Amino acid sequence: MMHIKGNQCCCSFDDCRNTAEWLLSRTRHRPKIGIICGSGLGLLVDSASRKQSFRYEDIPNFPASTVAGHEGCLVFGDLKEKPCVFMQGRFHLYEGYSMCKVTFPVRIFKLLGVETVIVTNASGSLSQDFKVGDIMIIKDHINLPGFAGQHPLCGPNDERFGIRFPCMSDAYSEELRKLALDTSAELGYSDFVHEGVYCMVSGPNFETVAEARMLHILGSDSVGMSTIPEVTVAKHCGLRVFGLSLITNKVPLDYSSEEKVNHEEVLQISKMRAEMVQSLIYAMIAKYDINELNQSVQMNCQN
Ligand SMILES: O=P(O)(O)O[C@@H]1C[C@H](O)[C@@H](CO)O1
Ligand code: HPA
Repeated sequence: MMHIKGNQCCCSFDDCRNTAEWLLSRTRHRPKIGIICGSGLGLLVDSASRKQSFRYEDIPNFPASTVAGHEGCLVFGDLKEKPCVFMQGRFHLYEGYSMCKVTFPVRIFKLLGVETVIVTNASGSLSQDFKVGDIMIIKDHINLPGFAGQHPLCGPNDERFGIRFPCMSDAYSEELRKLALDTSAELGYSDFVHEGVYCMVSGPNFETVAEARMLHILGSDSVGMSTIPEVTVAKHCGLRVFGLSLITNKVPLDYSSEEKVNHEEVLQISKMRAEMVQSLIYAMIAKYDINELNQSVQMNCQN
C-alpha cells in the first residue's frame, strides 16, 4: 500500500478503513478506549500492559508529530485489564495540518472498535479559581476556530461516519464527568480538580492580554490549542467523550503581569503533574464497566 504523507487529503472513509485494516491485521488488540495524550502527558502509556507500539511514520495515511512533548506513537495496551489504544502525541492546526488530518486518528479509533475517547491536553487558566497544576474536567467547550470556518466537519458529509448536523450540547459525557468527580474525591484530589469550559485557539502564539480578557468574558475557564476538533469528530461518529485539561500556566489578564507563558514551562508542569492525571484516569478506568457503558453509548449516540 502507498503511504501518503504530509497534508495531502487522504481522509475519506476508504482511506480510514484502509488504515484501520492495516492496524487490525498487525495487532491482536481490539481496543474499546482511545486515549489522546496532550503535551508532556505521553507517560500515561507507561502503566499499560501487553504494549504494542506503531510509529506514526509507519502507519499508512498518518501525519507525523512535530511538537516537542509529542512522541509520535500509536500504542495498544491494557489498562486495568481494559483494552486501550493511546495516541502518544497529537496533531495541531498550527503545525500546518488540515482539520481532517488533525482528526484522522479519531476516525481510526472508531473503525478499530473504540467506544470511548479520553482526551487530555495542557492549557492556560483564565479563571481566578484555578491554580497552576490543577486538573480541569472539561464540561463544555468554545470552538473559536470553528466559528471562523476552521471546522473538521466542513465539506461533504459521509453518513458512514455520522450525520450532517450533529448535536454538541452534550459533547462531554455527564456520566464520565460524574465518575471523574467521584473518583477525584476518593483519591483526595478534590482541592485541585474542577470542572470548566475549555476554549480552543489555533495558536501557535500564546494570547495577548486583550485576547485573554475577551476569552474570559466569553465564558472560557481555560485556553489551549487542541482537543476540540478531535472531540467534535468523536461526537460526530458516536463516540463517548471524556476530557481532562492540565492547567500548566496562568494566562496574563493584566498588563502589569510578570507572567510570560512559554512551551518549556507547559512541558515542565505537565511532566510534574502527569502522575496525578495518570492516577485519576487509571482509577476511573478501573471502575469502568465497559458492558454497561456500551449500552449507554448506544442510547446516547442516536445523535
Ligand atoms: O497538545 P496540547 O493541547 O496539550 O498542547 C498544548 C497547546 C500547544 O500545543 C502547546 C503550547 O505549549 O501545549
Ligand atoms: N494558551 C494557549 N494554549 C496553551 C496555553 C495557553 O496559555 N498553555 C498551554 N497551552
